[in-house]
This record gives sequence, structure tokens and C-alpha cells, in this order.
Amino acid sequence: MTLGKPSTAPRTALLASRIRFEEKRILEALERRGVPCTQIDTRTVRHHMDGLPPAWDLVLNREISATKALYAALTFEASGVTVVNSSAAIEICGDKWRTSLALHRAGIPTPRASLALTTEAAQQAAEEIGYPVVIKPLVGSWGRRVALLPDADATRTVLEHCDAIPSPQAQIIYLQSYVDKPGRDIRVIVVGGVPIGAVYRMSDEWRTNVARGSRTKPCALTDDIAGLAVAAAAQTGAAIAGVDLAEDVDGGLYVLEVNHGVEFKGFQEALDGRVDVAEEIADRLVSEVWK
Ligand SMILES: Nc1ncnc2c1ncn2[C@@H]1O[C@H](COP(=O)(O)OP(=O)(O)OP(=O)(O)O)[C@@H](O)[C@H]1O
Repeated sequence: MTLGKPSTAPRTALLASRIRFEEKRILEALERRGVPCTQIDTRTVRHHMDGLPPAWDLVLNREISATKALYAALTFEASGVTVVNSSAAIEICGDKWRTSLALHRAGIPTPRASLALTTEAAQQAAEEIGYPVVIKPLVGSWGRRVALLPDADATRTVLEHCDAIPSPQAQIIYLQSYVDKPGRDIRVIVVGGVPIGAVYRMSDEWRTNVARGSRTKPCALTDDIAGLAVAAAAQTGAAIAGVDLAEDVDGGLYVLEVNHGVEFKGFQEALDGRVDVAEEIADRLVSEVWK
């Protein structure tokens, strides 16, 4: 890609309510490219439907709350602003059932998933899937409230807890068949349709989220891994995607999910010197701004 001076000053902004490692690195990478980038604090965003359009052409959406990220994207897009990731991508990636449906529809291997609209139906669905079965909140991250249910008794108890949560969404139960993976999963980051690298996330517990303390180490970006990650990112519409894959004992590869607000501290540490995620993201944004 060729970088040049824009004819008019690009109006680029980064939306976040908290500047973490990732946002700091992206802002620094944009600064190195001479791209002026305003920080928008999500907590200050308000927009009147008959008000002036926002002062940005492109917004990098780094809001940590999926709900706020979605509504911010909808708001900016309504005024013609390009938002990365878009509201359409957040709507799919931010909801595990919609992600499963999108992947399944595209023929991308993903663990069999089921949705039940009551906890009673969920108990039935778990029996039909067979134990162990994985239960996840429809919306969530860092592996919170993701549980591996070994049998009908444990399932009944967890479903009682779901019933006690005073939120209609908590009683919509998402279940997934368990992938018997070798103590690790694979995170691939895809930027603008290009898989930029892969790491293993290893843990002694079955949930291998970095936020839960898993260790990361480089993983070879094989054609299979790269191809699945790119297809999954494309299917969900995520321009910047963290695609999680699990290997089964029989050697099969499955896409577990696609993250729209990818954190990459652990990924970066494992691949330091080989890949720079913030630089890749900045390159993509620059190509949007200068296109
Ligand atoms: N079907 C499955 N089979 C085997 N392991 C799974 C399965 N689903 C999830 N896991 C494990 O549990 C972890 C958490 O699950 P998942 O990633 O779906 O939760 P999350 O809350 O969306 O996390 P995040 O969005 O931060 O990646 C995964 O990283 C993986 O190690």
C-alpha cells in the first residue's frame, strides 16, 4: 500500500471509554503514519437525530461494552460515518447464536449449537446434544459464565441459576457441543481479510481465555487455520476480527467464535518481533482514510 498526504485532512477518531494497551498501541501507530486521530470518550457520546452529523469520516470502534459499541456504531453510521467494526458485524459477533447461525449457514465448521427459549427446553436440548455440553451466555466475553456441564444433574442446577437471573435474555439458553481439545485453543487475528498471525492459548482449565490467565505461544498459520479464520471473519462482516478455533482429538478444526473488539496483548507478546497488530490495524485504517 502506498501512503500519501490526504488532499483534505482525514477525520479519524478512536472510540473508547478506556484506553488500554491495545488502544495506546493503535494511537501510537496512527501517529507514526501522520494520521490525526481524535479520541472520543464513549461516555460523552450523544446524538440528536436532527442534529449535525458527527465530525468524523471514520471511527475505529474500540468500545469495550458490546452494547455501547453497537449503539455507537449505529449512531455514527446513520450519519454516513464508516465504523470499524460496523454495527452489522457487532450484531453478529456480539451474539453467540447469531454467530453460530452465520458460520453454519456458510458451511464453516463450528461446534453444533442449540438455542432453547426456556430452561425446561434447554434441559431437553442438553440431553439431545449429549454430555458434556457447554452452556454460554448469549452475550459475554472473557469466558465468564461459560460452563462445562458433565451431566443432567449439573445442567439442572445451572439452569436453575439462569432462571433466577432477573433478565429475559438470561433465560434464552445457548448450548454448544464440547470440542475435546488438547488443553489449548487457537486465536487468529484477521485484519481487512488478511490473517496476520496465530497463537495457541494454553491453560490447565478447559477455558483458555487470556483474561483467565492462559499462556500464549506462537502457532503456525497453516492454510487450514488461515482459511477458516478468513472465512469466519468475512461471514460475520468483521473487518478486524479475533477468530477462535479449537482442534478436536480427531484433528478436526472448529471455529468457536469471532470477536469484534479484539484484545491482543497476549497475542502481541507471543508474536513480538514477527507481527505488530497495531501497525496492521493502522495500515488498514490509513488505507480507508486515503482511499
Ligand atoms: N464448544 C467448546 N468446546 C471446547 N471448549 C470450548 C468450547 N467453547 C468454549 N470453549 C473454551 O472456553 C473458552 C471461553 O469460551 P468463549 O470464548 O466462547 O467465551 P467468551 O466469553 O465469548 O470469551 P471471549 O469472547 O473473551 O473469547 C474458550 O476460549 C475455549 O477455551
